Amino acid sequence: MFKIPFLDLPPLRSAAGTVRLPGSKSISNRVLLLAALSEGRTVVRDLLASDDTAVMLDALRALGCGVAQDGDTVSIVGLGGQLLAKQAQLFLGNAGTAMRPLTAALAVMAATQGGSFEVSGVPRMHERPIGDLVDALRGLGCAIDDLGNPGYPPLRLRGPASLALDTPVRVRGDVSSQFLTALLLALPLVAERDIRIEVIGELISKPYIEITLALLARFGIDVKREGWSAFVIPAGSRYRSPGEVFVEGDASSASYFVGLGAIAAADAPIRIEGVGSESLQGDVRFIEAAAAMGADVKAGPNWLEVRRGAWPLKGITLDCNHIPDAAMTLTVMALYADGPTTLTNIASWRVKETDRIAAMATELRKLGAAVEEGPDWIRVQPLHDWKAAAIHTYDDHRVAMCFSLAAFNGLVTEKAQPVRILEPHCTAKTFPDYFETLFGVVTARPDDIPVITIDGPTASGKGTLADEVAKALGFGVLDSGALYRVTGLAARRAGLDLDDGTAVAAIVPTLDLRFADGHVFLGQEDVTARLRAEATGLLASQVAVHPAVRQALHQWQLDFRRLPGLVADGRDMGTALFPGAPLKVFLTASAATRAERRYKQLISKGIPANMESLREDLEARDERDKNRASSPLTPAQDAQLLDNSALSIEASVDQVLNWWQKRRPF
Ligand SMILES: Nc1ncnc2c1ncn2[C@@H]1O[C@H](COP(=O)(O)OP(=O)(O)O)[C@@H](O)[C@H]1O
Ligand SMILES: Nc1ccn([C@H]2C[C@H](O)[C@@H](COP(=O)(O)OP(=O)(O)O)O2)c(=O)n1
Repeated sequence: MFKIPFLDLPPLRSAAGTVRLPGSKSISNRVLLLAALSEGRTVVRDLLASDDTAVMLDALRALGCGVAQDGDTVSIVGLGGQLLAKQAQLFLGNAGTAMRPLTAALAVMAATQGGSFEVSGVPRMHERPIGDLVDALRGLGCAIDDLGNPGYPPLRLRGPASLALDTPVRVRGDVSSQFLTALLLALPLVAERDIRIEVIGELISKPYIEITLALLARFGIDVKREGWSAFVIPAGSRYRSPGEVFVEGDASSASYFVGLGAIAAADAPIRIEGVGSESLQGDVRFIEAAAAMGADVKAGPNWLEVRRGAWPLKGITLDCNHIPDAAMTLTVMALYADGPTTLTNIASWRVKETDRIAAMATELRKLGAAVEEGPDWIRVQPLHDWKAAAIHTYDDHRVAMCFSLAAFNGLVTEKAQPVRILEPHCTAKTFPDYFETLFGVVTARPDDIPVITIDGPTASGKGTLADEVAKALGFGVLDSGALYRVTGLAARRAGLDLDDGTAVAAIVPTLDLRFADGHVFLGQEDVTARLRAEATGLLASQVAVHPAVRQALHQWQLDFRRLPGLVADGRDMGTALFPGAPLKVFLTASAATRAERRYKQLISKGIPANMESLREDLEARDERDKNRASSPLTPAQDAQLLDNSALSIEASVDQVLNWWQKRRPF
């Protein structure tokens, strides 16, 4: 996950390959609650690991359920409908799929068994309406206190209270279908007689109710349905664990990759595993909308394959009531269409993680798009004159994921623009590794992938600076010195003459080098400490003088230029490897300062060192690196010089990030 303030997407050009989707949020949280209400153990496999499931799991633990987690498998020992804890304060973040059903379940259990439970969330959760559900529960006899604004969380659910189950429970269905879902999940706990639920107003997001009904059936509850206006939970209903449940991939998350295929999979398809024609989730019908816009979609039982069909895409007008979440993706696809796209019947967007109609309209306009909006509709015109924009994401995972598709603007305009996604970690709600997954199946032109080069003499702080700058920007790192070091080490171990450039170069293709979690492996051996030893630095400097060795390492280094960007640390990154890099830094510090830094660094690692000989060594190394004929250590003409003798690490990092920001169009 990119836990950084912003992530810059360079212009992207094509897409192909396979993605495996994380588990469905809607199914995950429903299954967790059903398992918690059932008797016995339920093993839930392929569970989504996200903020919303984490708060649900915390809540279940607080209520006394046995929860054991092993990767994406969670085993829940349910309550069997009996409250173990009679009091709890549950923080439910911004998870509507936890807040609504837990409110209903705890309200009816507190009523019948006694207890007091408080449910709260983040500030935005306290702005998301729950009044219609509270009204329905109060109508039933539940005791519910508003702890904030009436009609919104936080709430206290109290008992005992007597429930009137002989009259129908009435609930509005036209604001959020989660209110009905919440009642359907809670009322089997008290179904001593048939309980009838009547829906007031037109029920929205019906497919989500289908998921609820299908999962209820898996847990032993057979709800009778009268169209979409009344539901009857039969007398004697009782939750029974099915033992094991597999969570489908998230169909709403699939929409970004379906959109991706429609826009950018011109040669080979994007294959999406985890959802397909047999999915429970209504959002899988997003593929029909994408097909209407021109996508070429094939569906198997649990997979989809999408490639570009019509291009440009076709503008459509669509009632999106059945795919409220996935439909957001259409608004960004609409930028690539041949005419306007109008989405209607999307009033529910206004009460989601943020006001999604306003959010999409505002951010699409930043890209230059013409957008109109109404209370329950949005119209987006195709875009030709794209602007580089920093997209605000409103702590809404879907806004962040949708706008990644804007990075393909280079397919429809000469002047391709990068897209900045602010607070990209908001995808943690449903798809923590969304951007990593995206980068795994898209390509950019190498020249479009930003590189910051940091060259300079030994112990000037290049590695430290490169790591910190890369961390701040979400970029990868090339520690080119490590490649020379490993070459020197392997050559010495092989007993080669280090002055024989051809022989040393020949060893390079045989090196099985791997970087993992700050460690470097040569074959199976962890050579991290060995590589950093001063002696190895000298070996590196010796083999680095040979043009044949430099040539042998050339392509290997270029291959580090990967999405979303690279910070390259070495001696000739700005002069020989990445001469077109948009930012080149030449980092220096006085020899005395560098010797002292290296001394402290070695001592802190428990490696004995002597300041005088360190200084002599580093000056000798500087001489050799500066004076060799092939790619000598020298600043690129357009490099920014940074002498950090008197600068802290933080100040050096800030300086480089400032230079970088000045070169960005945002
Ligand atoms: N600006 C700085 N001020 C003080 N110490 C620094 C600074 N930059 C780096 N260091 C320290 O100097 C040592 C050498 O830095 P390193 O990044 O390994 O240098 P290089 O990669 O250029 O050889 C490290 O212990 C590091 O923490
Ligand atoms: N791009 C590079 C990187 C390193 N080298 C050579 C020259 C250096 O003295 C050695 C070791 O480099 P490294 O960056 O690991 O060394 P320091 O951390 O700066 O001490 O490798 C090079 O010639 N070109």
